[in-house]
Amino acid sequence: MSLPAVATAVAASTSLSSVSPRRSSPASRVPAPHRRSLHGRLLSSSSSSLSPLAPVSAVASSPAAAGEAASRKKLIIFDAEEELAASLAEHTAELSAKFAAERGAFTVVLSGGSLVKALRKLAEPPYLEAVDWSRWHVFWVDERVVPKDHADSNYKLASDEFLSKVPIPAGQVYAINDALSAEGAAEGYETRLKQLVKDGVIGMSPVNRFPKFDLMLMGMGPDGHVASLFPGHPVVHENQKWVTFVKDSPKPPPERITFTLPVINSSAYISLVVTGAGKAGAVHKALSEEHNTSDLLPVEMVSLQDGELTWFTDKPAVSMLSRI
Ligand SMILES: O=C(O)[C@H](O)[C@@H](O)[C@H](O)[C@H](O)COP(=O)(O)O
Repeated sequence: MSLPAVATAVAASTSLSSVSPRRSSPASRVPAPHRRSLHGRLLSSSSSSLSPLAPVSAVASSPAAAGEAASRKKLIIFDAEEELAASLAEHTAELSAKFAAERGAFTVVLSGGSLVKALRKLAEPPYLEAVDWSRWHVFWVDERVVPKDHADSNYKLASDEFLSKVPIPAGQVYAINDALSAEGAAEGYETRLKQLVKDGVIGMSPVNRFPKFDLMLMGMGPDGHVASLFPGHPVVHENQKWVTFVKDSPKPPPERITFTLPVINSSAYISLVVTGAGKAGAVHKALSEEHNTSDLLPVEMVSLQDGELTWFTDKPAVSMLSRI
């Protein structure tokens, strides 16, 4: 199926946040012809639980304006990975312009995995020229505790595939200290974040005093893990630290550092990029109406206090959802 350039957008009728046309950030530096509507099928909800099984009935807007409170969730389903990558680039560029105008800085957090390849269009025209890369500050939501030039390093992956292609000042790319143990690297990264909050580079959630990153770009594993928060692992319940570590990750390599859930949930925006049939079971569990609270996947625990979570998916990933 090929969808029109203007997205077919549907929203859960009981929890529709808005039916106004999509607004672009007034501060956007992206040339107008490139400010297209999001491709794909969009389901939007302002409630705390996204409900794709609810009746759908209205055309919904895309990202809300600055300052709009409350948690919003959206699900966009793309026909093709090219469309997903184009939409992800557009959404990210608009947020870059918004936060650069509002705060003079744009704090972006990356995961590893397939997410990084999905960012490739940001390093191409028009975004390569239009985005104000000097405002970007780049962090990792999780990192493997390996040398920075190791094939398993998330820093290396992002550098090779994305960061080396865009002019972000080197001093604004915050890798972990790869000379330290997992404990030391996690502690060191948290100390660095605290300093950057003091310096005003990273925002602070007024609600819980956790750091408030502008945008987290993350993938999800087939088991429903996000960052290096794996199902059943005790670090999923860490609620004091900003950054912690695991030494027994079920996904290799075993030693990793990871942001904790309160930090993830304090973000202003999250783009969760989830594609492929291998993720369908976890997507179904995360987006179905029934949530067994004793058995939540880490991805089900991603719940923004005051922000917008957008799922960028494809049809195989949502193939187990029955009514969308
Ligand atoms: O370092 C990591 O392993 C990641 O940060 C991890 O959380 C990843 O994002 C997911 O496993 C999804 O990866 P894929 O998109 O490649 O499946």
